[in-house]
Amino acid sequence: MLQIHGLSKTFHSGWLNKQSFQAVRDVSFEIAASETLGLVGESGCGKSTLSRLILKLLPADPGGRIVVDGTDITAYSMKQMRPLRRRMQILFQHPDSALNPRQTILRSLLEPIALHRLMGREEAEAKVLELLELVGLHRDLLTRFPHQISGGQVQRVVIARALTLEPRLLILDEPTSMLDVSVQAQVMELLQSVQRQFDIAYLFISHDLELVSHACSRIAVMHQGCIVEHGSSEAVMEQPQHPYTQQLTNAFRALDPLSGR
Ligand SMILES: Nc1ncnc2c1ncn2[C@@H]1O[C@H](COP(=O)(O)OP(=O)(O)OP(=O)(O)O)[C@@H](O)[C@H]1O
Repeated sequence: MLQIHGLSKTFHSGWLNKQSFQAVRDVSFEIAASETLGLVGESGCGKSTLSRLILKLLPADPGGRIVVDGTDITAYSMKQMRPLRRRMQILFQHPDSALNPRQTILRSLLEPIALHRLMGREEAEAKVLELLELVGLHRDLLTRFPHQISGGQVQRVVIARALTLEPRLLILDEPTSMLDVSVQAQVMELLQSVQRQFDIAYLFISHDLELVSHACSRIAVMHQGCIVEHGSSEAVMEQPQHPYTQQLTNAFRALDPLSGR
């Protein structure tokens, strides 16, 4: 579904004393439909910059390529990207800021459908009700505002909102890190069932190697802007090759000596 080849991003700063910093270096990977690729790395390693490059919210350095469903979109203009925006979306770690606090849940759910002029009001309301049920929420929530529902419920609304646009790729940027552990598990389960039902590719971004190893079939480890290791979750967890990955798995084993890995 998504292939990226040799993506890099250099930030330039300073006026007289010009400086440059390469936040993403020559990153390549692919994600098939219905597949979850985990992207693991510490804060500042370039994960968010990479997701902004993939969504073309930030221009990449010349030379890299982004291919979506077989079409090279690297040189796409903002206008050409417009129809693709609904197909490639990002879910953030702060569910509170994902919804407009002054809008009811119903309005938040109808808004993307109206913006993309996908269907009329009646059909849109029926779709919203269908998706609300799918994410396990009661229709009573529709008249409430984001601060009147729990963090887990907000994240479910955010997932339903993304689904209104029938995405092909969802970038999940630490989607559960602000939630309690039990709610985290429920949201992860929901994401997995939604993926199976709609064949969505996920790029699951997290600093939590354990969570990623459970949720993803493959893991890419990012360090200082580079993918230093990439393989099946089992291979990365059991036989980490790069010293940085070994450091991560050792830390994980120290926290959970009974993990058996
Ligand atoms: N617009 C910018 N100008 C200059 N440097 C930037 C810019 N955006 C990000 N950076 C730098 O690029 C590096 C990677 O940042 P990025 O936000 O992608 O990391 P991250 O892995 O997503 O971190 P976190 O998990 O904390 O969000 C950091 O050193 C950051 O300071």
